[in-house]
Amino acid sequence: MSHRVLVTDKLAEEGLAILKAEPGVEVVVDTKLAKDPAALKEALREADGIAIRSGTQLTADVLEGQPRLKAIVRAGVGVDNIDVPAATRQGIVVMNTPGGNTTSTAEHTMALMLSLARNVPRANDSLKSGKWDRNAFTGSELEGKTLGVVGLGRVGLAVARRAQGFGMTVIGYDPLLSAEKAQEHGIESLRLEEIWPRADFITVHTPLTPETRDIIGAKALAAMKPTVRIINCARGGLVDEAALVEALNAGKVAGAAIDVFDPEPPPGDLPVIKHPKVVVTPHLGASTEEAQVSVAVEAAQLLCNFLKRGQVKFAVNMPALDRAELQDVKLYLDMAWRLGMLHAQMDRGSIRNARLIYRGEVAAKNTKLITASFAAGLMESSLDEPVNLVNAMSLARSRGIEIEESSAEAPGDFGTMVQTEVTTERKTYVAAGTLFGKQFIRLVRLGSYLLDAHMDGTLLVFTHHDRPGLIGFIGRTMGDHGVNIAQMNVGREAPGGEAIGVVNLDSVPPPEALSALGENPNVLSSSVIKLPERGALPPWLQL
Ligand SMILES: NC(=O)c1ccc[n+]([C@@H]2O[C@H](COP(=O)([O-])OP(=O)(O)OC[C@H]3O[C@@H](n4cnc5c(N)ncnc54)[C@H](O)[C@@H]3O)[C@@H](O)[C@H]2O)c1
Ligand SMILES: O=C(O)[C@H](O)COP(=O)(O)O
Repeated sequence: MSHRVLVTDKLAEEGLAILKAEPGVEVVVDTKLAKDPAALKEALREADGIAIRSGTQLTADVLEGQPRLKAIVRAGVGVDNIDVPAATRQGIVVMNTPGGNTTSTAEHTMALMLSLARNVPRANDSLKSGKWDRNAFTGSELEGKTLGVVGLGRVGLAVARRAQGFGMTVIGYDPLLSAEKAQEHGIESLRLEEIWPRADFITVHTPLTPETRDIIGAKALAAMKPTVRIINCARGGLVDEAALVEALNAGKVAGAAIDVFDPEPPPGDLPVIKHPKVVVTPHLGASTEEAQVSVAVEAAQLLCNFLKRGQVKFAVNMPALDRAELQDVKLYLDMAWRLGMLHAQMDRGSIRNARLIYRGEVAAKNTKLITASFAAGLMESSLDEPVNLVNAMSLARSRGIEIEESSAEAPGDFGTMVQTEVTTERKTYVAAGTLFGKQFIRLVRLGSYLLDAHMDGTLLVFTHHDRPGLIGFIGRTMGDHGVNIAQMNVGREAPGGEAIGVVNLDSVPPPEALSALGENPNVLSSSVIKLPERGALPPWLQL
C-alpha cells in the first residue's frame, strides 16, 4: 500500500530525500498550500501524513473530516500552528522534533543579546549609509551582568549555559524545574516578580499558552530596571508589544530584540518593528543549515517509521511506542480492545467510569496504551467517527467517562491479568483477561465468576441456577436452531448456586433460540456478544 505524504513548508533536501527513498511512500511537495487553507484541506483528503514547519496552519477546520490523514509531523518544536485537540479528536497523531533546533535557537538568542548590547544593527546601518560615527553606539558588556531566563527548558538552559560562559549571573523561573535542579545548572530559581528588578537582560523561552501570553506586560515592564534589555526568541505574544513600545519611549526599557511575532508574518508597519531601540529578525531562531537538516531528517524518519512501521516517537498527543514495544504489547492491546467491546455489549445503562487493574507481568508494560486500547473497544461501536489509540482517551473524557488504571506487579491468580471494571448507572461490571501460553487471549473472569473462555467470534453468555441437565439443555437448544457450539465454559461460586456460562458459537443464534432459553426457569439471563474473529486486529494494530 502506498502512503502519500504532503510537505507544505520548506524542508531541507536531506529530509525530503529520506521520504523519497522510502519504498511505498509518495511525496508531494507544495509550499503554496501553506497559504491556501481550502486547497490544503482538499489535498489532505488524499494524504496519509503531512510534514510542516511554522508556516502551515493546521486549524480545526482544515483537519475536520480527513479520514485518510494519520500523522502530522512538525519539523521543529512549536505545535501552536496545529490545532492539537482537533487532531486528537480525529485520531491523528501529532509529532515534533524537539531537540533538533535547540542549539541554533540558543545561539540566535545570544546573537540578539550581543547585537542589542553592542548596537550592531544600528552601527551597521550607519556605516553603510556612509557615516563614521564611533560615539553614538557605545554598548554594554555582558560579563558581570544578570540574565533572567523565563522558561528553563531545552533552549532556556542552553542559553543559560552560554550566558554563564560570558560571565553572566543567571537567574530564572520555570514551574517544572525545581530550585535544586536549577542550582545544579548554576541558576538561581526565583519568582517572576523577583526576577524583574534584578535582571539586566531578560529572555523568554516558554511556549505561548494562555498563562504565558503577555508574560512580559506593562506590570512586569514597570518593575524592571530602566537599563533592561529584553529578548524574545520563543513565540510572538509572550511580550506585550504595545506595552514594550510605550516603555521604550518612556525610557523605562533600554532595548529589545524580537525574532517572533503574533501573527506571522506581522504587518510591516508594526511599531515594535520600526522602533530604533528594537532589533528584529523574521523568525530565524531555527534557521541554520545544521538545525534545518537535523529537524528535516528527524521529521522524515518519524513519518516513515509511523506510516510504515507503526512507531510513535515524540508524539504530543499520545504515549511513545516503538516497534519492539508494539510487538511486546500487541496481544495485550488486542485483549483490552476485546474486553472493551465485551463491556460495550453487556446489558447495561450508560457508562459513568471505568477502571483497569493490571496484575503481574502486564503491570511492567506500557499500560497507558493498553488502557487506550480498552477505551477504543468500549466506544467504537457507539461512535460514528473512527476511534483509535490517539483519540480514544480524549473521546472518553469528552463524554464524561473517566477511565483510570492501577498496577500491581505481584501476580494474583494469574501470572498476568488485565481486569476491567465498568460502572454504569445500574451496576459495576467486571471482566478480566489473561494470556494463555503467551499467545492465546482468554476471558478468565466475568462478574465474580472465574472461567476460561475464548474471546473471539460469537459468545453466548448466560447466568443460571447450577442444576443437572442445564448445560445439556443449552446445547440442545442451540443444536435445535442449527447453531454449533465450539467451546463451552462454566463458572460457579458453589455447587447448586448461581453460575455463569460462556459458550463460543460458530454462528449467531436466532432470536427464537434465545427465547427458548428464557423459557427455562433455571436460565436467569442470556445475551449474545459479538467479538472479532481470532487474529482480527483493529486497523490501528494492523502494522
Ligand atoms: N525562534 C525560533 O525559531 C524557535 C526555535 C525553537 C524553539 N522556539 C520556541 O522556544 C520555546 C522553547 O522551546 P524549548 O525547545 O526550550 O521548549 P521546552 O518545552 O523544552 O521548554 C519550555 C519550558 O517553558 C516552561 N514554561 C511553561 N510555562 C511557563 C511559565 N508560565 N513560566 C515559566 N516557564 C514556563 C516549561 O516548563 C518548559 O520547561 C518554544 O515556544 C518554542 O516553540 C522558537
Ligand atoms: O518552534 C520551532 O521549532 C521554531 O519556532 C522554528 O520554526 P520554523 O521551523 O518555522 O523555523
